[in-house]
Amino acid sequence: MSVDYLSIASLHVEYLQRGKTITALDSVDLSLSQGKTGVIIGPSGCGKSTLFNVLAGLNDRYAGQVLINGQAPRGGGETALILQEYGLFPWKTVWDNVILGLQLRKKTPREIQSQATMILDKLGLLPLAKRYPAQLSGGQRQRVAIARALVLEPKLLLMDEPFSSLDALTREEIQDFLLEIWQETGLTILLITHNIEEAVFLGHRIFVMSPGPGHIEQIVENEMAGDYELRGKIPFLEMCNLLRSYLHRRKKYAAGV
Ligand SMILES: Nc1ncnc2c1ncn2[C@@H]1O[C@H](COP(=O)(O)OP(=O)(O)OP(=O)(O)O)[C@@H](O)[C@H]1O
Repeated sequence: MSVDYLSIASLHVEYLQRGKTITALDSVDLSLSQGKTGVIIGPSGCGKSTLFNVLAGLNDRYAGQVLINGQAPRGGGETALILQEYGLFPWKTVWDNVILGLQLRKKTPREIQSQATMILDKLGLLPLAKRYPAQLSGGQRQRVAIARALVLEPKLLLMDEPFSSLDALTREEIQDFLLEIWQETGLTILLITHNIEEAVFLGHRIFVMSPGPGHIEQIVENEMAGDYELRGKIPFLEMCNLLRSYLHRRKKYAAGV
């Protein structure tokens, strides 16, 4: 029996803005087994980033239950967050960006040297270690962001639209790359995307979110996730169309059609 690594029940998050309460998330239930990939897809403003902030331990002002491996989110530790713009420090080299988290965890110089070398090597980044982020392509920058997260050996990887600024070809390469990492490490991954094909390629479980207030409208179980052979084939396209219909239906409701 698989145990839920990530378990969210009746999550409710509000913001207070100039004396007005904005409900960003309401009645959100979500679960993901250890070693599985989940994808969240939904329109702007449906609360995806709010949900990630809670999971990353950056916002503890919520109601409901949120458990990661049986514990409330604390930030750091077993959870790593990769943001849309990668969050790399432009004034630091690839190497210095990658070792930052290890330094913060007070690892010894020897541990830092060996762990960072291993991860950069694995991700094919060693030859780029002395470069600055501005001297890298978008795909390389994304790989550095992944290296920086993986060097801390997380159990849960949260990725907020990680590939949105990449061109289509690089995007597919990095999707493949992420899958390889997932297959190797058995990480639990939760990823936000606006891209339907990406959701079907990467998500064992796809959560379709809706705004007003943000909630999960539909959960799609997807056995095709991670199958390179199926990409672009008829069952894959059918799954994309199913997802598209859910997202479209939501738009129609919102417009009162
Ligand atoms: N700090 C804040 N103060 C007030 N309202 C906020 C705050 N952050 C988010 N909101 C509101 O909460 C709702 C959800 O926002 P959130 O950023 O989580 O959505 P999102 O789905 O990530 O959007 P996008 O896809 O555009 O990034 C929106 O209505 C937004 O305006």
